[in-house]
Amino acid sequence: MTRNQGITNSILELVGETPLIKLHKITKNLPGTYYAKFEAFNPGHSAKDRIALHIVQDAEKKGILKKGATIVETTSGNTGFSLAMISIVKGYKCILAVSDKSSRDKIDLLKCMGAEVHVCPANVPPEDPRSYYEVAKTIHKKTKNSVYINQYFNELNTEAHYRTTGPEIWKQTDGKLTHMVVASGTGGTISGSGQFLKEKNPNVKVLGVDAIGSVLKKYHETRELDLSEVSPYKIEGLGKNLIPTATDFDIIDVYEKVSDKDAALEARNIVKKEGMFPGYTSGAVMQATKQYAAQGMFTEDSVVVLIFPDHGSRYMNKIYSDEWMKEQGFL
Ligand SMILES: Cc1ncc(COP(=O)(O)O)c(C=O)c1O
Repeated sequence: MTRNQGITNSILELVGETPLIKLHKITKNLPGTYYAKFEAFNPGHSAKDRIALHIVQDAEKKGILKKGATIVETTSGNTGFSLAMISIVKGYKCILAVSDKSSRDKIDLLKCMGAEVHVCPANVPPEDPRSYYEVAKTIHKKTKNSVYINQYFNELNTEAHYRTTGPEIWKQTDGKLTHMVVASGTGGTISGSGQFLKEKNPNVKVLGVDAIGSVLKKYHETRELDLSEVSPYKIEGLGKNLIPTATDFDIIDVYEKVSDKDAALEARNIVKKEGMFPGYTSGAVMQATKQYAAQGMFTEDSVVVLIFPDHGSRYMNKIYSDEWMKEQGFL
Protein backbone atom coordinates (compact mmCIF):
# COMPACT_ATOMS: atom_id res chain seq x y z
CA MET A 1 0.00 0.00 0.00
CA THR A 2 1.43 3.37 -0.97
CA ARG A 3 -1.69 5.31 -0.12
CA ASN A 4 -1.69 8.10 2.50
CA GLN A 5 2.06 7.90 3.07
CA GLY A 6 3.12 11.16 1.53
CA ILE A 7 1.40 14.24 0.17
CA THR A 8 -1.91 13.89 -1.64
CA ASN A 9 -2.25 16.49 -4.37
CA SER A 10 -6.07 16.69 -4.26
CA ILE A 11 -8.86 15.10 -2.26
CA LEU A 12 -10.07 13.50 -5.49
CA GLU A 13 -7.01 11.23 -5.53
CA LEU A 14 -8.47 9.49 -2.48
CA VAL A 15 -11.58 8.18 -4.25
CA GLY A 16 -11.83 4.37 -4.13
CA GLU A 17 -9.53 1.75 -2.56
CA THR A 18 -11.86 1.48 0.43
CA PRO A 19 -11.14 -1.10 3.15
CA LEU A 20 -12.70 -4.55 3.46
CA ILE A 21 -13.42 -5.05 7.15
CA LYS A 22 -14.15 -8.39 8.80
CA LEU A 23 -17.47 -8.60 10.63
CA HIS A 24 -17.37 -10.43 13.95
CA LYS A 25 -20.19 -10.19 16.49
CA ILE A 26 -23.04 -9.29 14.13
CA THR A 27 -22.49 -12.39 11.97
CA LYS A 28 -21.54 -14.72 14.85
CA ASN A 29 -24.54 -16.98 14.32
CA LEU A 30 -24.31 -17.11 10.53
CA PRO A 31 -22.30 -19.78 8.67
CA GLY A 32 -19.23 -18.54 6.76
CA THR A 33 -16.97 -15.49 6.85
CA TYR A 34 -18.33 -11.98 6.31
CA TYR A 35 -16.60 -8.75 5.26
CA ALA A 36 -17.96 -5.23 4.83
CA LYS A 37 -16.60 -3.06 2.03
CA PHE A 38 -17.04 0.23 3.83
CA GLU A 39 -17.57 2.93 1.23
CA ALA A 40 -17.71 5.69 3.87
CA PHE A 41 -13.90 5.72 3.53
CA ASN A 42 -14.26 7.60 0.25
CA PRO A 43 -13.54 11.36 0.70
CA GLY A 44 -17.22 12.17 0.03
CA HIS A 45 -18.18 9.38 2.47
CA SER A 46 -20.02 7.19 -0.06
CA ALA A 47 -19.61 4.88 -3.06
CA LYS A 48 -21.01 7.65 -5.26
CA ASP A 49 -17.58 9.35 -5.35
CA ARG A 50 -16.52 6.59 -7.72
CA ILE A 51 -19.24 7.19 -10.30
CA ALA A 52 -19.21 10.98 -10.00
CA LEU A 53 -15.47 11.15 -10.65
CA HIS A 54 -15.60 8.60 -13.48
CA ILE A 55 -18.46 10.35 -15.28
CA VAL A 56 -16.92 13.82 -14.85
CA GLN A 57 -13.50 12.65 -16.08
CA ASP A 58 -15.13 10.97 -19.08
CA ALA A 59 -17.01 14.17 -19.99
CA GLU A 60 -13.78 16.17 -19.65
CA LYS A 61 -11.92 13.73 -21.92
CA LYS A 62 -14.67 13.97 -24.53
CA GLY A 63 -14.52 17.78 -24.31
CA ILE A 64 -18.16 17.99 -23.16
CA LEU A 65 -17.23 19.47 -19.78
CA LYS A 66 -15.09 22.58 -19.81
CA LYS A 67 -13.98 24.93 -17.05
CA GLY A 68 -16.88 27.04 -15.78
CA ALA A 69 -19.51 24.54 -17.00
CA THR A 70 -22.50 23.39 -14.91
CA ILE A 71 -23.07 19.84 -13.65
CA VAL A 72 -26.76 18.89 -13.23
CA GLU A 73 -28.02 15.76 -11.48
CA THR A 74 -30.91 14.01 -9.77
CA THR A 75 -29.77 12.53 -6.49
CA SER A 76 -30.90 11.15 -3.16
CA GLY A 77 -28.01 13.14 -1.76
CA ASN A 78 -24.84 11.08 -1.95
CA THR A 79 -24.14 11.55 -5.67
CA GLY A 80 -24.87 15.22 -5.12
CA PHE A 81 -22.27 15.49 -2.38
CA SER A 82 -19.68 13.76 -4.58
CA LEU A 83 -20.47 16.03 -7.53
CA ALA A 84 -20.41 19.15 -5.34
CA MET A 85 -16.99 18.12 -3.98
CA ILE A 86 -15.63 17.50 -7.48
CA SER A 87 -17.15 20.79 -8.71
CA ILE A 88 -15.32 22.75 -5.99
CA VAL A 89 -11.98 21.14 -6.81
CA LYS A 90 -12.39 21.42 -10.57
CA GLY A 91 -14.21 24.76 -10.76
CA TYR A 92 -17.69 23.77 -12.00
CA LYS A 93 -21.13 24.98 -10.96
CA CYS A 94 -23.31 22.23 -9.46
CA ILE A 95 -27.15 22.16 -9.60
CA LEU A 96 -28.98 19.27 -7.92
CA ALA A 97 -32.61 18.08 -7.98
CA VAL A 98 -33.11 16.22 -4.70
CA SER A 99 -36.02 14.10 -3.47
CA ASP A 100 -37.88 15.47 -0.44
CA LYS A 101 -37.30 12.04 1.12
CA SER A 102 -33.63 12.94 1.50
CA SER A 103 -32.66 13.64 5.06
CA ARG A 104 -32.37 17.26 6.14
CA ASP A 105 -28.69 16.61 6.92
CA LYS A 106 -28.02 15.60 3.33
CA ILE A 107 -29.74 18.68 1.90
CA ASP A 108 -27.88 21.02 4.28
CA LEU A 109 -24.61 19.31 3.40
CA LEU A 110 -25.18 19.87 -0.32
CA LYS A 111 -25.83 23.55 0.28
CA CYS A 112 -22.69 23.81 2.43
CA MET A 113 -20.77 22.25 -0.44
CA GLY A 114 -21.85 25.14 -2.66
CA ALA A 115 -24.50 23.32 -4.71
CA GLU A 116 -27.78 24.90 -5.84
CA VAL A 117 -30.43 22.49 -4.50
CA HIS A 118 -33.99 22.00 -5.83
CA VAL A 119 -36.11 19.85 -3.47
CA CYS A 120 -38.75 17.80 -5.37
CA PRO A 121 -41.62 15.54 -4.17
CA ALA A 122 -40.62 11.84 -3.90
CA ASN A 123 -44.07 10.32 -4.25
CA VAL A 124 -44.95 11.42 -7.80
CA PRO A 125 -44.46 9.31 -10.96
CA PRO A 126 -41.10 9.81 -12.72
CA GLU A 127 -42.81 11.45 -15.73
CA ASP A 128 -44.52 14.08 -13.52
CA PRO A 129 -42.99 17.53 -14.24
CA ARG A 130 -42.43 17.94 -10.46
CA SER A 131 -40.38 14.72 -10.20
CA TYR A 132 -36.65 15.15 -9.66
CA TYR A 133 -35.96 13.50 -13.03
CA GLU A 134 -38.07 16.03 -14.92
CA VAL A 135 -36.81 18.99 -12.87
CA ALA A 136 -33.17 18.03 -13.60
CA LYS A 137 -33.91 17.57 -17.32
CA THR A 138 -35.55 21.02 -17.48
CA ILE A 139 -32.63 22.67 -15.64
CA HIS A 140 -30.20 20.94 -18.02
CA LYS A 141 -32.15 22.16 -21.09
CA LYS A 142 -32.32 25.71 -19.77
CA THR A 143 -28.68 25.95 -18.61
CA LYS A 144 -26.17 26.69 -21.36
CA ASN A 145 -22.92 24.75 -21.17
CA SER A 146 -24.33 22.12 -18.77
CA VAL A 147 -23.86 18.37 -18.41
CA TYR A 148 -26.57 16.02 -17.08
CA ILE A 149 -24.98 13.13 -15.16
CA ASN A 150 -28.18 11.00 -15.37
CA GLN A 151 -26.89 8.21 -13.09
CA TYR A 152 -29.96 5.99 -13.49
CA PHE A 153 -29.54 5.80 -17.27
CA ASN A 154 -25.80 6.26 -17.68
CA GLU A 155 -23.69 3.18 -18.48
CA LEU A 156 -20.63 4.98 -17.10
CA ASN A 157 -22.16 4.59 -13.62
CA THR A 158 -21.95 0.81 -13.99
CA GLU A 159 -18.55 1.04 -15.69
CA ALA A 160 -17.10 2.96 -12.71
CA HIS A 161 -17.85 -0.01 -10.43
CA TYR A 162 -16.68 -2.50 -13.06
CA ARG A 163 -13.33 -0.70 -13.14
CA THR A 164 -12.87 -0.01 -9.42
CA THR A 165 -15.18 -1.70 -6.87
CA GLY A 166 -15.17 -5.13 -8.54
CA PRO A 167 -11.36 -5.38 -8.97
CA GLU A 168 -10.79 -4.10 -5.42
CA ILE A 169 -13.05 -6.82 -3.94
CA TRP A 170 -11.38 -9.50 -6.07
CA LYS A 171 -7.93 -8.40 -4.92
CA GLN A 172 -8.89 -7.88 -1.27
CA THR A 173 -10.41 -11.36 -0.96
CA ASP A 174 -7.64 -12.93 -3.01
CA GLY A 175 -10.35 -14.18 -5.38
CA LYS A 176 -11.92 -16.22 -2.60
CA LEU A 177 -15.32 -14.56 -2.28
CA THR A 178 -18.35 -16.74 -2.93
CA HIS A 179 -21.19 -14.22 -2.47
CA MET A 180 -21.68 -10.49 -2.59
CA VAL A 181 -24.68 -8.70 -1.02
CA VAL A 182 -25.39 -5.30 -2.57
CA ALA A 183 -28.07 -2.60 -2.27
CA SER A 184 -29.69 -1.82 -5.60
CA GLY A 185 -30.72 1.74 -6.43
CA THR A 186 -29.45 2.85 -9.81
CA GLY A 187 -27.95 -0.65 -9.91
CA GLY A 188 -24.51 0.67 -10.83
CA THR A 189 -22.72 -0.89 -7.86
CA ILE A 190 -24.30 -4.33 -8.10
CA SER A 191 -24.13 -4.59 -11.90
CA GLY A 192 -20.63 -3.20 -12.41
CA SER A 193 -18.85 -4.98 -9.59
CA GLY A 194 -21.00 -8.10 -10.14
CA GLN A 195 -20.03 -8.28 -13.81
CA PHE A 196 -16.33 -7.98 -13.02
CA LEU A 197 -16.46 -10.65 -10.32
CA LYS A 198 -18.52 -13.06 -12.44
CA GLU A 199 -16.02 -12.67 -15.28
CA LYS A 200 -13.30 -13.70 -12.82
CA ASN A 201 -15.37 -16.52 -11.33
CA PRO A 202 -18.84 -17.33 -12.76
CA ASN A 203 -19.72 -19.14 -9.52
CA VAL A 204 -19.76 -15.92 -7.48
CA LYS A 205 -23.35 -15.26 -6.42
CA VAL A 206 -24.57 -11.68 -6.71
CA LEU A 207 -27.31 -11.11 -4.16
CA GLY A 208 -29.41 -7.96 -4.54
CA VAL A 209 -31.15 -5.93 -1.86
CA ASP A 210 -34.40 -4.14 -2.67
CA ALA A 211 -36.92 -2.18 -0.57
CA ILE A 212 -40.50 -3.14 0.19
CA GLY A 213 -42.32 -0.58 -1.98
CA SER A 214 -39.92 -0.86 -4.95
CA VAL A 215 -40.33 -2.58 -8.35
CA LEU A 216 -36.84 -4.07 -8.80
CA LYS A 217 -37.26 -7.56 -7.31
CA LYS A 218 -40.48 -8.25 -9.22
CA TYR A 219 -38.95 -6.90 -12.44
CA HIS A 220 -35.94 -9.21 -11.96
CA GLU A 221 -38.28 -12.19 -11.64
CA THR A 222 -40.80 -11.34 -14.39
CA ARG A 223 -39.10 -8.70 -16.58
CA GLU A 224 -42.31 -6.70 -16.22
CA LEU A 225 -42.71 -3.35 -14.51
CA ASP A 226 -45.46 -3.87 -11.94
CA LEU A 227 -46.48 -0.52 -10.51
CA SER A 228 -48.76 -2.22 -7.98
CA GLU A 229 -45.51 -2.99 -6.10
CA VAL A 230 -44.94 0.74 -5.52
CA SER A 231 -45.63 2.21 -2.07
CA PRO A 232 -43.90 4.91 -0.04
CA TYR A 233 -40.91 3.86 2.08
CA LYS A 234 -38.23 5.59 4.11
CA ILE A 235 -34.88 4.10 3.02
CA GLU A 236 -33.03 6.52 0.75
CA GLY A 237 -31.06 5.25 -2.23
CA LEU A 238 -32.53 1.73 -2.18
CA GLY A 239 -35.01 0.36 -4.74
CA LYS A 240 -36.92 2.33 -7.35
CA ASN A 241 -40.31 3.09 -8.89
CA LEU A 242 -38.84 2.74 -12.41
CA ILE A 243 -36.38 0.44 -14.18
CA PRO A 244 -32.91 2.05 -14.38
CA THR A 245 -30.94 1.05 -17.48
CA ALA A 246 -27.78 1.28 -15.32
CA THR A 247 -28.94 -2.03 -13.79
CA ASP A 248 -27.99 -5.24 -15.62
CA PHE A 249 -30.61 -7.63 -14.24
CA ASP A 250 -28.85 -10.64 -15.83
CA ILE A 251 -25.87 -10.19 -13.51
CA ILE A 252 -28.01 -10.39 -10.37
CA ASP A 253 -28.88 -13.91 -9.15
CA VAL A 254 -31.66 -13.02 -6.75
CA TYR A 255 -33.16 -10.13 -4.76
CA GLU A 256 -34.40 -9.90 -1.18
CA LYS A 257 -36.68 -7.10 -0.03
CA VAL A 258 -36.25 -5.51 3.36
CA SER A 259 -38.49 -3.30 5.47
CA ASP A 260 -37.75 0.23 6.71
CA LYS A 261 -37.88 -0.98 10.29
CA ASP A 262 -35.57 -4.01 9.93
CA ALA A 263 -33.01 -1.97 7.95
CA ALA A 264 -33.00 0.83 10.54
CA LEU A 265 -32.61 -1.58 13.47
CA GLU A 266 -29.81 -3.47 11.69
CA ALA A 267 -27.89 -0.23 10.97
CA ARG A 268 -28.00 0.54 14.69
CA ASN A 269 -27.01 -3.05 15.41
CA ILE A 270 -23.89 -2.70 13.19
CA VAL A 271 -22.85 0.33 15.27
CA LYS A 272 -23.32 -1.51 18.55
CA LYS A 273 -21.71 -4.77 17.49
CA GLU A 274 -18.89 -3.68 15.17
CA GLY A 275 -18.14 -0.05 16.04
CA MET A 276 -18.69 1.04 12.44
CA PHE A 277 -21.10 3.89 11.79
CA PRO A 278 -22.79 3.16 8.45
CA GLY A 279 -25.87 4.58 6.69
CA TYR A 280 -29.42 3.29 6.32
CA THR A 281 -28.81 1.09 3.27
CA SER A 282 -25.94 -0.67 5.06
CA GLY A 283 -28.56 -1.73 7.60
CA ALA A 284 -30.66 -2.96 4.66
CA VAL A 285 -27.71 -4.99 3.34
CA MET A 286 -27.09 -6.50 6.79
CA GLN A 287 -30.77 -7.38 7.19
CA ALA A 288 -30.91 -8.94 3.71
CA THR A 289 -27.79 -11.00 4.53
CA LYS A 290 -29.60 -12.39 7.57
CA GLN A 291 -32.67 -13.16 5.42
CA TYR A 292 -30.48 -14.93 2.83
CA ALA A 293 -28.76 -16.88 5.63
CA ALA A 294 -32.14 -17.94 7.03
CA GLN A 295 -32.97 -19.36 3.57
CA GLY A 296 -29.82 -21.51 3.69
CA MET A 297 -27.88 -19.46 1.14
CA PHE A 298 -24.53 -19.75 2.97
CA THR A 299 -22.36 -22.60 4.31
CA GLU A 300 -19.31 -22.63 6.60
CA ASP A 301 -17.14 -22.24 3.47
CA SER A 302 -18.90 -19.10 2.24
CA VAL A 303 -16.90 -15.89 1.93
CA VAL A 304 -19.47 -13.13 1.79
CA VAL A 305 -18.79 -9.48 0.93
CA LEU A 306 -21.37 -6.92 2.01
CA ILE A 307 -21.12 -3.46 0.49
CA PHE A 308 -21.88 -0.72 3.05
CA PRO A 309 -22.54 2.26 0.72
CA ASP A 310 -22.20 5.31 2.98
CA HIS A 311 -21.62 6.84 6.42
CA GLY A 312 -24.16 7.13 9.23
CA SER A 313 -23.52 10.83 9.90
CA ARG A 314 -25.99 11.63 7.10
CA TYR A 315 -28.83 10.03 9.06
CA MET A 316 -28.54 11.67 12.48
CA ASN A 317 -32.10 13.04 12.20
CA LYS A 318 -33.42 9.72 10.91
CA ILE A 319 -32.31 6.26 12.00
CA TYR A 320 -29.85 7.56 14.58
CA SER A 321 -32.46 9.75 16.27
CA ASP A 322 -34.40 7.87 18.98
CA GLU A 323 -37.20 10.38 18.50
CA TRP A 324 -37.52 9.64 14.77
CA MET A 325 -37.34 5.90 15.42
CA LYS A 326 -40.15 6.19 17.99
CA GLU A 327 -42.26 8.34 15.63
CA GLN A 328 -42.00 5.58 13.02
CA GLY A 329 -42.89 2.93 15.60
CA PHE A 330 -39.45 1.31 15.13
CA LEU A 331 -38.41 1.52 18.80
C1 LIG B 1 -27.05 5.36 0.48
C2 LIG B 1 -27.13 4.57 -0.79
N1 LIG B 1 -27.04 3.25 -0.72
C3 LIG B 1 -27.13 2.48 -1.83
C4 LIG B 1 -27.31 3.04 -3.08
C5 LIG B 1 -27.44 2.13 -4.26
O1 LIG B 1 -26.32 2.12 -5.10
P1 LIG B 1 -26.51 2.04 -6.66
O2 LIG B 1 -27.18 3.31 -7.09
O3 LIG B 1 -25.14 1.87 -7.20
O4 LIG B 1 -27.40 0.87 -6.95
C6 LIG B 1 -27.41 4.43 -3.19
C7 LIG B 1 -27.66 5.06 -4.49
O5 LIG B 1 -28.34 6.03 -4.64
C8 LIG B 1 -27.30 5.22 -2.02
O6 LIG B 1 -27.38 6.56 -2.07
